[in-house]
This record gives sequence, C-alpha cells and structure tokens, in this order.
Amino acid sequence: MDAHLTIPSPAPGFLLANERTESSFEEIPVIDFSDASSKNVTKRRALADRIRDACVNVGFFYVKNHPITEATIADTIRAAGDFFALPTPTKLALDIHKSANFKGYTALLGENTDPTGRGDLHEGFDLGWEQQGDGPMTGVNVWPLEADLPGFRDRVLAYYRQAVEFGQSLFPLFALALDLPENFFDDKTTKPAAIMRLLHYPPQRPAVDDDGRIIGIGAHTDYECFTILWQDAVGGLQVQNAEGKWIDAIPIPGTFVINLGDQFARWTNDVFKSTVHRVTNRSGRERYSMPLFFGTDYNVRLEPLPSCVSPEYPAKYEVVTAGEYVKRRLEETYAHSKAD
Ligand SMILES: O=C(O)CCC(=O)C(=O)O
Ligand SMILES: [Fe+2]
Repeated sequence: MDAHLTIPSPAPGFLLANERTESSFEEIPVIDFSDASSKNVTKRRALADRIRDACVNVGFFYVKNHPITEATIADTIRAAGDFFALPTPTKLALDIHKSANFKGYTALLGENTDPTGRGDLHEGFDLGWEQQGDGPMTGVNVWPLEADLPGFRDRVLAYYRQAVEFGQSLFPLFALALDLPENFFDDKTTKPAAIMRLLHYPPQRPAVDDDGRIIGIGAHTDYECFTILWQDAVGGLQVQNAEGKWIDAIPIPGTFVINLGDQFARWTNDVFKSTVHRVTNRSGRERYSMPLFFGTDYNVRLEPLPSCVSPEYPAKYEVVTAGEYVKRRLEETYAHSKAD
C-alpha cells in the first residue's frame, strides 16, 4: 500500500496550532516544485510543509520548476494579444453578460472587483471546462469565429490543458499540507471547476484614472480554492499583508504565482489565508496575465475540516456549495455593468 494512504486523520482542532494571527509578511516565498511528483513521500511531505507555511502565513507563493512549457505560455500570450487587438464590436459580440455561465469577453470597466471602485481597467476573456448539466456555471464556452481569429481556440486550449493538469496535481499537495490523505480531494474534484482568464491591462492614464478608484483590478480575494497565475514582466500585482501594507508580487521569470481563494479559506476556517490582492499598471506599458481558478466540483459543500475547528475557534462561515458560492460572487462582480 502506498505510504501516504496510512496517514491518520488529524485530531479535531489540530491545524489550529499553525494559526498565526499576525501574518505581516514582507515578501512572497518562492517554492521549488521539483519534488512535486517524487515517488519519495518524505520529499513530497517536505514540499507540502513549505506549502503549508506559505498558505498559513501569506496565502501566496511562487512556484519554480513547474511543468508548463515556456513555448506554450509564449504562444498563448501572443494569442491573447491577437484577441484583444480585434475590433471592439467583434469582441463585444462575445460579451460575458450574454452568457449564463460567465464565459466570453469583458470590456474595459466591465467588472468592478472592489465595490468601492468605479470599474476595473482591464479587459478579459473567460473560458472553462465545457460541462454539460443544469447546475450553476455549467455550459459551453464562447469563442470568436474561426475566420476572425484563426487558431485562437486551439492555442488557448493547448495552454488550458497543461495548466489544468498542473492544477490537478496540486490538490494532493494541498491535502498533505493539511495533514489529510493525498487523495482527499479526488472525489471532490472529478470535474474540477477550472476557469481561465486572459487579461489585458492598458497603462493607467494618470490624469484620468488616478483618483485611485479605477485601477487594473480592484482589491479582492479570489473565489475558488486556489489560482495559478502567469504574469508577464510588466509588474503591478500587489498583495496585502495583515498590517494593510501592499507587498509587490514582482514578476520572476520562469515562475507561476499561486494564491489561495475563499473556498480554501472556508474549508480551513481561515487557517489557510485567502489574501487580498490588486493590480495597478503604472508602467506605461500594456500588461498581460493569465489566471486559472481551481475549485472543487460545483456540488461539493464547503464545510470546515474538523482539524480547523475547536470550541475556542468555531466555524466562521455558512455552509454553501462551491457552485452557489462562485456564482454569487461573479454576479456581484458583474452587477455594476449589467444592462437591465
Ligand atoms: O492580473 C493579475 O496579476 C491578477 C489577476 C487577478 O487577481 C484575478 O483575475 O483575480
Ligand atoms: Fe485575483
């Protein structure tokens, strides 16, 4: 029998010993993933320990030595550039507001991630698994016509497939980091919610946008379990520590940024941090990024793990399904630009 399956379940409240209330981190750790699929459980555990430390204290970490090829990344970013260079009416034909499951194009200021803001200065293109069924968020993607952008769908899906595989390989590591059997998430991620975005941030125009209420993406937490984010070399992503200070997540070539989202905060009763972040593009250059948001299957209930609850630290969140939760958050984000 594989060694990892013999790990006993942690005692109730066990993980609360890792809780740090004052996570005033000054930098974001870089974690080497060379051992992620090592056959040696001791090596996988050592990696999971570093992941747990980052999840408890920061909620963000960089991954180096990841499995996604640079050629695929470069081609997808070129495809994103081609897409955003399409005429506005062609992009607006794919308007996300027309889609029941939040797929397609978001125009500049079409989202307002921080309710105190006036809209986000980015445009986006969202896609996901083409899941059949009538649950929230299931359904098809919305692609540009092949004649408008030959090859776009195949180029984007080439990245999507690699990134989904990478994301699926992270669930066992997060399980180990939570002292759970590595297969804990297997039956909860049979059709993993994997929403990908291509994002384009034009440079902020100081005179017009700099009342501070229109920035690239307003301060927010992500909605799912974790996000795999590729960012280009322009910079502008910032992460907020417990003192409210913004820490730059500077671009590091050859890495991905991974951050936790609210589903993991709910699973772990906030032992794992879903950390607030934002993007401000004052570089004078166009910025591109690609987040991929990983959640559980949409019918999974977000119940706190027993190891993260105690009489002194009771469950904080109402239990909802992952699908209900994500849909509710997306509706809030797009409400301000929705035509009645
Ligand atoms: O573009 C980035 O670097 C971050 C994007 C982000 O935070 C998001 O889409 O949730
Ligand atoms: Fe985010």
